[in-house]
Amino acid sequence: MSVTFDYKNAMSFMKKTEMENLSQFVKQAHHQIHTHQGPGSDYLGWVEWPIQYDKDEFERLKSAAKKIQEQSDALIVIGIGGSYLGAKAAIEALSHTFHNQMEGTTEVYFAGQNISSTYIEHLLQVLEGKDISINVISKSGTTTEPALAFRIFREFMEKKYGVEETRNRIYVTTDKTEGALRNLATEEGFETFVIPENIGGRYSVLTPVGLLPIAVAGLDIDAMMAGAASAYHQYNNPDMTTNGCYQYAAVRNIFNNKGKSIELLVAYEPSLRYVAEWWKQLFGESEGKDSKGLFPASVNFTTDLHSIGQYVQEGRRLFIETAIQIKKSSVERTIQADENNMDGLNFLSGKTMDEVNKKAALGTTLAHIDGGVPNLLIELDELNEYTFGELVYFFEKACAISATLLGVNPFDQPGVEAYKINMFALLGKEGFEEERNQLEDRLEKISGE
Ligand SMILES: O=P(O)(O)OC[C@H]1O[C@](O)(CO)[C@@H](O)[C@@H]1O
Repeated sequence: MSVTFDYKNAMSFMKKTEMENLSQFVKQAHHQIHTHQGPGSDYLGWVEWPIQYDKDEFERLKSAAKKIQEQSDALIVIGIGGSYLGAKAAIEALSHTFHNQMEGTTEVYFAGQNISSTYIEHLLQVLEGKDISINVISKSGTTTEPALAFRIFREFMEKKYGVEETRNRIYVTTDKTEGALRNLATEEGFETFVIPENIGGRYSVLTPVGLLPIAVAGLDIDAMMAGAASAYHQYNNPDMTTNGCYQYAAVRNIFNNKGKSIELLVAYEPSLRYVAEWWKQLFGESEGKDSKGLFPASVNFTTDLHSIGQYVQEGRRLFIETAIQIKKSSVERTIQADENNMDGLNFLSGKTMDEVNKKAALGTTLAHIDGGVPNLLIELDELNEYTFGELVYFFEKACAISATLLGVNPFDQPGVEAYKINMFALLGKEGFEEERNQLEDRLEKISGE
């Protein structure tokens, strides 16, 4: 087991019996998920995915990644939400911190995750003179942000390469049969990869959605799938006393019921920043509905100990804290003695930076417990493709169990439509006339007040 869960630092804030009382509900949730029942049961394809994924497509995907590496200096990954965050999380966590600046790598850039003209313009400037390929990813095929970015990049590429060669450089990841992007890909003859219909966006990182960009970045996707498969077997166990994934789900539920409103995901490695962003979408879209759910937030320590750390220590007691720790750092750096010791740091000489980081983490945990923040710990032996795959599956399953305990549908996200409807109405999209009139009346009233 290379990913473990430990909640001993939360025990002073809860009772053992609270866990015991939840075990039967956790068993029910397990059964529901493994028999593909319950709310949102059409989206449970991720459960067996690590042991049932399409191996032929997986091999074709690896060939496409190789082709992209050969044909291009840079890959532009166009997508948003679940069609973006998983790949971004993996590449940031597992590649060189300055991947795009390193010799001999295929650079990977992301677009379509915002509507900023400045971002797109600056990206186009960076790409000037480089050979590029595109992987456009959208399950629905109609999401505004990536569709807009795709338009811009297609035009840019057609000017640069002509229509024929552009076709050879566009890779589409979308639904198997439906949607605007599927239709376009069929018409244009783009190479395509499938987002399984029974896997929702935020559960899709281990499908071609995440795997193609991750493979282009030079990472070992075989090891990643092997890690996820190992997690599938480890956590296919309804007994909460031996299932760390389910313990995590249960502890979250206990603190949610006690009135905590925020879960802070804490990492001491900057490379985990986008793992936290991916995790926020996973839990935020799965649980944040019917006026329920812990708000998923994240901090990067020790950086943020010098900013938001004050609030965590002494502000309103809203939080539980879940730290992700990597036991063995991928790089060791020993601190040297300094003859003059002007900074007074010679007491650290001979220690590694990672030892200091770990003591900072321990000191923080103890301080936060004293400050009334229950602390949970997820530990990885090392950070590599295998453990990343395990961690993804750990969180996916914990989230499904946690949302089921909460009594919400873990796999829909109806609330995301609200901003889209307003945006379309304000932009005058056909079919949104009534909403537009209502919004204009409302805006007039506000400005008249
Ligand atoms: O892959 P798509 O269909 O473009 O969706 C992207 C993201 O947008 C959402 O549907 C929300 O609008 C997310 O759930 C999803 O991950």
